[in-house]
Amino acid sequence: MIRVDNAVKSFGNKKALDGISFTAGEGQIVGLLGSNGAGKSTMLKAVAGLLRLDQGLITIDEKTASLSTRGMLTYLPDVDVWYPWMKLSDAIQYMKDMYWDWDDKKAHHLLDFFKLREDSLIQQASKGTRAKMKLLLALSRQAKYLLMDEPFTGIDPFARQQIAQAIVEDFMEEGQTIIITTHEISEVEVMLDEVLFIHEGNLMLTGHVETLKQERNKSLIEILKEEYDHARV
Ligand SMILES: Nc1ncnc2c1ncn2[C@@H]1O[C@H](COP(=O)(O)OP(=O)(O)OP(=O)(O)O)[C@@H](O)[C@H]1O
Repeated sequence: MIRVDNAVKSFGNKKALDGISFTAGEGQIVGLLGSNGAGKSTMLKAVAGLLRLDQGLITIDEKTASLSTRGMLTYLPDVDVWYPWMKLSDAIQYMKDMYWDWDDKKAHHLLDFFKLREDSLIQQASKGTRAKMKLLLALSRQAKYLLMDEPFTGIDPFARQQIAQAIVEDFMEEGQTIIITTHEISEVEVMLDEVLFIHEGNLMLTGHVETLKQERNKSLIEILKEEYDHARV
């Protein structure tokens, strides 16, 4: 279980996280949603052990999040981190060398699913294709925790929902916990169990997606718009 307790992080005068607490349990897909600059990437980096909090505690299976918990999770950043000369096959080899839980069979299944070629140069691929490559590299590990920052950016809207559905049905590991940040809420909500809506570093809303929708008789995007308008008053 991922447990975040009173996470506070400032950059200069800017409070990126202002006392956020939540848990993400086994087998759950949690959507970390909010407007630009809300603090989503900061939260994910802190869970990934890449950023030190000013206050608060994050634990992954009761171990404090730090570089030593990195092996338990896959972190998919919102930026490209590959060398310009790298082909997809080089990136795959790098991941294979780096992580003992790399699953070659799954990687081949994902190559087929995304219709990707191993000999493609990553840098020359279109934005959407690069996003699919990154998803392949993240999903081919059997890590217990998967943190994905804006994984669908650049992927066309026709494919997004299909990919979201396939992650849940075909590519998610048994008992795996996924935290995902996205602005593509309508297409991705099919995959979400829980939602965390943050605004200016504060958690405005948290809950089970289906329960919230039923209680308010609204779509997820309508609920979040309502919360956003309310927060800005
Ligand atoms: N390294 C940094 N140095 C200074 N300020 C930062 C840094 N990282 C984040 N911030 C600031 O912290 C706030 C939260 O940023 P963050 O990237 O977490 O937002 P976000 O919700 O992921 O936004 P977006 O949806 O635009 O990606 C912003 O005001 C941002 O400018």
